[in-house]
Amino acid sequence: MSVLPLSKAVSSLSDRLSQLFDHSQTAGILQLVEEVSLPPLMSWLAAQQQFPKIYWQGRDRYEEVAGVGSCLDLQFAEAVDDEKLLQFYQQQRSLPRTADVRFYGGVAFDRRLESWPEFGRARFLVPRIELRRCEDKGLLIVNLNLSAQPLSEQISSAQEALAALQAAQPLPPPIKTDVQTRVDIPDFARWSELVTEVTSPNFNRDTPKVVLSRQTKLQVAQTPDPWTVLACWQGRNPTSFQFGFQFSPERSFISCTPERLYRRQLNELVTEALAGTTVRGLTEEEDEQLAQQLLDDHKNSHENQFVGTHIESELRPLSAQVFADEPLKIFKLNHIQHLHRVIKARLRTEVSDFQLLQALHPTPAVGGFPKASALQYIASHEGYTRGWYAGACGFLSSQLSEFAVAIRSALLEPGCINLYAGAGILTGSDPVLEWQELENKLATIMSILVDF
Ligand SMILES: C=C(O[C@H]1C=CC=C(C(=O)O)[C@@H]1O)C(=O)O
Ligand SMILES: [Mg+2]
Repeated sequence: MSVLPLSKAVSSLSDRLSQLFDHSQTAGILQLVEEVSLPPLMSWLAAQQQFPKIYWQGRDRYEEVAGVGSCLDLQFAEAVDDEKLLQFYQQQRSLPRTADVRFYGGVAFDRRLESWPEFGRARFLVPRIELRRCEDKGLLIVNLNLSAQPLSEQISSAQEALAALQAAQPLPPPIKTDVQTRVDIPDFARWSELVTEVTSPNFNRDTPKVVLSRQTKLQVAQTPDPWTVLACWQGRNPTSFQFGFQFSPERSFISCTPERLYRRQLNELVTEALAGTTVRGLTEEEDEQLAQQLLDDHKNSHENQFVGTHIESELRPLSAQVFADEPLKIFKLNHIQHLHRVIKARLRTEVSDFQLLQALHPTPAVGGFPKASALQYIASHEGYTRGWYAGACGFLSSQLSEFAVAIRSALLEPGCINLYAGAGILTGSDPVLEWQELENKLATIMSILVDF
């Protein structure tokens, strides 16, 4: 295949669609692909006027995806139907291996509870049009859902979507947001009460770890463009995952998170325990000292251990082998550093992504331990709806699936930016220091939005 500029590849795909009327495939997703020389994907996405818009860049930076429109959109607004989800997971794994059909989306933090409008408790879609960069190769992909409509109708919709594509425009320089008010839920007084309760011996005996979190609501004169904000965030923390979902012009959820839930390539699984936090030093020497103190600190190691132990025990029944002997390391971000331990497993062949999501999410890095009582406490005490904050976001395909944990994230709405941060609360947690940890976790996004 010769590599075409995007505009030429779009016409070429449109021509191929016109000649497709007698295609033999009658059900499932039919995928047409052109190799292409890609524009910067975030700039391209910002210029598009079709919704939904999605963006994904994995932490390893092997691949980057921007998608618009949808040919299949599975929404679970009122309740997550486990049967339907399971069916859908099994369908996607049995698709022919020649097509790399991906479902992008997410599952809310606690899918038993009401979630945000448009996002729902879970939502996965196959974009109508995808631009994918895999290593140095660029692809323009069009997806047709032959199970939803006859081929001719899918072809017309796809050609309309191709015709409506806009050329990429350079992103404008970020404008500092004019914040009118800031409200924290819970506020510091309530936070202190909650931390005190969770660390009390009585509570702690049954539920030794709860990850408490806070919603910071910024009332703004003008909501910034999510893709411009995400592009800046990506520049500050390039070794994190970056993703965004904008199902309609009104609402978008963006995240620049360091935390991997899992990556599955056929039966090989990589996951991790990322928990325990300190700040970055101003000099290299101070930075290393802080890292060493973090590794030596009892509360922080314990905080990380809850996550690792839980993941291992959840993975064991699903795996032929679990490799959990990697050393505890440091994961450095722009303003903070975390304790980090990689865990790998060879999955049993019949294990689906549905089972993996159920088993691994939410980990004690965002929920707590034991899971059930920590989730119960969060639901009845935090005072706001987490929605997709700390949810599992990513993509599924038959051969490869990857999910990140949606922390370090923001929900942008008309006139309002909601920021989220949580901290693992356990014996040894101090309300003031944990509150400061929340501030440290917001430092990067705050510096992009507000500070100079
Ligand atoms: C829940 C969050 O962070 C988790 C991940 C890394 C470190 C954490 C901690 O040290 O408390 C948290 O468990 C968040 O950033 O909102
Ligand atoms: Mg912590």
